[in-house]
Amino acid sequence: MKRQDYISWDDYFMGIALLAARRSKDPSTQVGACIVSGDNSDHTRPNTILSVGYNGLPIGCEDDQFPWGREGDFLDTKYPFVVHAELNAILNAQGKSLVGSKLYVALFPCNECCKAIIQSGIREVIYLSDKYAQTDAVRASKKMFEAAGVKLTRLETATESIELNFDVE
Ligand SMILES: O=c1[nH]c(=O)n([C@H]2C[C@H](O)[C@@H](COP(=O)(O)O)O2)cc1CO
Ligand SMILES: [Zn+2]
Repeated sequence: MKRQDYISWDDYFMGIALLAARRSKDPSTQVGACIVSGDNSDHTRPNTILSVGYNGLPIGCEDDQFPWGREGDFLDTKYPFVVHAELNAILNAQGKSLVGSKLYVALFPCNECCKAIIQSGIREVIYLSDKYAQTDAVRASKKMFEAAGVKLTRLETATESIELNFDVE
């Protein structure tokens, strides 16, 4: 009989997004995103990972030479410099078509990422947390996603954590 406690596709792709987030140097919020090829409901095509990203500085910008704080003068904070996880995942695809794909991300996308998501042809966003729902950024984001017909799905899963063991015999 086959194993029963294997993880679902949704948990697998969200797990990849969460693992990518562990690469982030941001001391307060680590976000990861995983873009997956579109609908395989007819089971004729595999689900494949098209791209992965996390919130971090652009290439060549050294993590130790830029600020990671949240407060103070704009230029003394991380905000002007950090590439959001979702945008990084889109850019890491290096121009590969993302039309019809899905994006797994722990945190609901901001309005800037939303625009890039819509324009790249991603058709569904699957997220875990919407902790910034009351912000104007997320309100604007939802307005655009709705207008563009991008499906928004909060991941319902019984999984609380997935452990990875490197101590393989
Ligand atoms: O959608 C997002 N994606 C994303 O990668 N981020 C990143 C940018 C920052 O590095 C961090 C947010 O920092 P903070 O929660 O301290 O304001 O998360 C933030 C958002 C906000 O919605
Ligand atoms: Zn964003």
